[in-house]
Amino acid sequence: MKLLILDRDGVINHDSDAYIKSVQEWIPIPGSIEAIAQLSKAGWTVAVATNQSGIARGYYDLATLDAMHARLRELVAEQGGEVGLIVYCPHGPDEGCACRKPKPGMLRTIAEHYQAELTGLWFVGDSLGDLEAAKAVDSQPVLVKTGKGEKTLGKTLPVGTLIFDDLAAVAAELIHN
Ligand SMILES: O=P(O)(O)OC[C@@H](O)[C@H]1O[C@@H](OP(=O)(O)O)[C@@H](O)[C@@H](O)[C@@H]1O
Ligand SMILES: [Mg+2]
Ligand SMILES: [Zn+2]
Repeated sequence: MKLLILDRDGVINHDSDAYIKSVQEWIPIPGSIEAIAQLSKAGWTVAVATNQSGIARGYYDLATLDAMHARLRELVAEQGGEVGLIVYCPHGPDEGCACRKPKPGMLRTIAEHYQAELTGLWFVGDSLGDLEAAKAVDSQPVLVKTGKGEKTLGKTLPVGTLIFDDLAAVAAELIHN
């Protein structure tokens, strides 16, 4: 199946060092909603794997997080597309969970949900942890320059990382090639 996994903050919506704490702060990156809708209409299943330590830190609650994701689904549906499984890690960095990126737990959860292979599966992120999570399960790390992507570019990237300006460019590559 044509399955694509996306990181959320910095890929779909703008990120903030102060975390994205409300639906009002959740603002799509230009072109990202359209990109997801176009991918969906072209037969791709678009899933999301996102660290949300702001839950553990008490910055926002699960109802608020769900409201952000309802907004994402609503915007993509308005463009005729749909969003697949959204998986999040609500834990803090010190909790030792199996799901927080750079651990690949969320990628495994999504692949199992769709009975899809992880090998070569594109995972699009803006942080080094996203790319490392992909590499850990032999998926394809894809870096976008939005969000923290420009800063991540200055770090040592996993071998074979693909680099695109933004999610719209990733969608154009997948749909037209
Ligand atoms: O990019 P994704 O995984 O969708 O979400 C990232 C967010 O959960 C937050 O992750 C935090 O990292 P720490 O969790 O504090 O290390 C910081 O980088 C915040 O700026 C960022 O908003
Ligand atoms: Mg991110
Ligand atoms: Zn977790």
